[in-house]
Amino acid sequence: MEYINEIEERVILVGVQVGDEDTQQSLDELEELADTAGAITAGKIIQSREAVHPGTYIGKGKIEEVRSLMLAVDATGIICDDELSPAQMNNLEHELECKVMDRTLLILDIFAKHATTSEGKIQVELAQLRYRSARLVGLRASLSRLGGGIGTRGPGEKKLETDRRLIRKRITALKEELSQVERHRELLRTGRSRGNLKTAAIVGYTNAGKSTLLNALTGSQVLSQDKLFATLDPTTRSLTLEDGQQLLLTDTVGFIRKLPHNLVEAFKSTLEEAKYADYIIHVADVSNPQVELQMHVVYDTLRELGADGKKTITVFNKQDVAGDVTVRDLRADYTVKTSAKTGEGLQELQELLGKLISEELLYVERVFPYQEAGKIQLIRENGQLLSEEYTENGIHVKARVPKEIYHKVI
Ligand SMILES: Nc1nc2c(ncn2[C@@H]2O[C@H](COP(=O)(O)OP(=O)(O)OP(=O)(O)O)[C@@H](O)[C@H]2O)c(=O)[nH]1
Ligand SMILES: [Mg+2]
Repeated sequence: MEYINEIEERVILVGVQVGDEDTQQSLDELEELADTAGAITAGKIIQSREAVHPGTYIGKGKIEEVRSLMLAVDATGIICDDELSPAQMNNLEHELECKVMDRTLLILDIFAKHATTSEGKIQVELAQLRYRSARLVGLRASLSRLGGGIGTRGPGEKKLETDRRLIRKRITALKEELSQVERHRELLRTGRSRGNLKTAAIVGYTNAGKSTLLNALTGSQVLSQDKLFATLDPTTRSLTLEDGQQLLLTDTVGFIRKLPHNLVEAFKSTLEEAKYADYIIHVADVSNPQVELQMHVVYDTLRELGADGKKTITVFNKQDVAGDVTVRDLRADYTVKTSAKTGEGLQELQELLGKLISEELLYVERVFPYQEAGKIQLIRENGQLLSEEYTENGIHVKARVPKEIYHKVI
């Protein structure tokens, strides 16, 4: 669904540099976010400070600088690179008399635009309402300034509440709806694990190529775009490896630095796909100069979700446009260089996946009496039948089986 902007929003991006953070790069990413949300970046201002100004995010002098730049480039609003406190938002709104937004509002807005399933929509609305309920005064002034645009969009272009009492009611209703969807998702998950199939979650920084990889491996058609957060709803597809083994691959929502807390809370069930997976396929975009930092963000987020410590294959993707870079990932069990676009390395990735599965299988060698041939079928369906030989006493089998069925076949 394409959203049509009624008004062109021209924004100034404002960042505060604390210590040796790379605020310039963070603002470049903020510009991409703004672009995805449909705003034009007309300028960028960074203030170096010991800490963010508690009352106004940036200091007095810098506010003046922002004001004159806005006039000079004809900007309609500002976007701050960190989540503003309710007071900071009010004060800035009061000082600058323009639309004041922050990184969180922008990300929420993009999520609102991209959510397609009912679960995604509920989660986004919940995160938006929680964010709003704490900032009603400043936001209401800010958002009514341009009568629409970024920050006012709800899932499915629903009009978002601005009344605190109604917001609270709506939040309660949404939470109830969400817990129903979560129960459903849990049922799906147990259904899958009953089928004994292993699951790998494809995780990574936003825009790393996760959906493209899923599509390339399984021939599916998940939307992939050169936009941030194209995927909000997890998709699971089955993949049959060359040796006939099957596993399930789940494409997941991407991570980003400073991922809004309210989003993580609301999207918990979606993000937890990684937690319930057996393996992690971590896609890193090595053509991005920020790839090392992005990989850190991914590992930190996985840890927060309780999804760390799993067998991990890191995929160094976009080799076709990577140039001559050496990236290493000491936390991964395996690494592989790929291009989801050209297909380079995908064969090797599949072999590694096969290896991960095999590593967990137990070796069985025995002669099955002919009346127990059914057990061989069980092996064929759940494990790897390495050889079978028909002898006088029965069928001589060498195989590898998952521990769940080991006791049934020996
Ligand atoms: N050159 C090149 N481009 C790639 C490769 N893999 C993905 N892309 C492009 O990178 C962009 C993002 O790809 P997606 O698959 O949507 O990335 P994603 O990780 O699913 O992103 P989100 O769902 O938005 O978090 C698209 O324009 C893809 O065509 C690759 O190996 N090489
Ligand atoms: Mg995607």
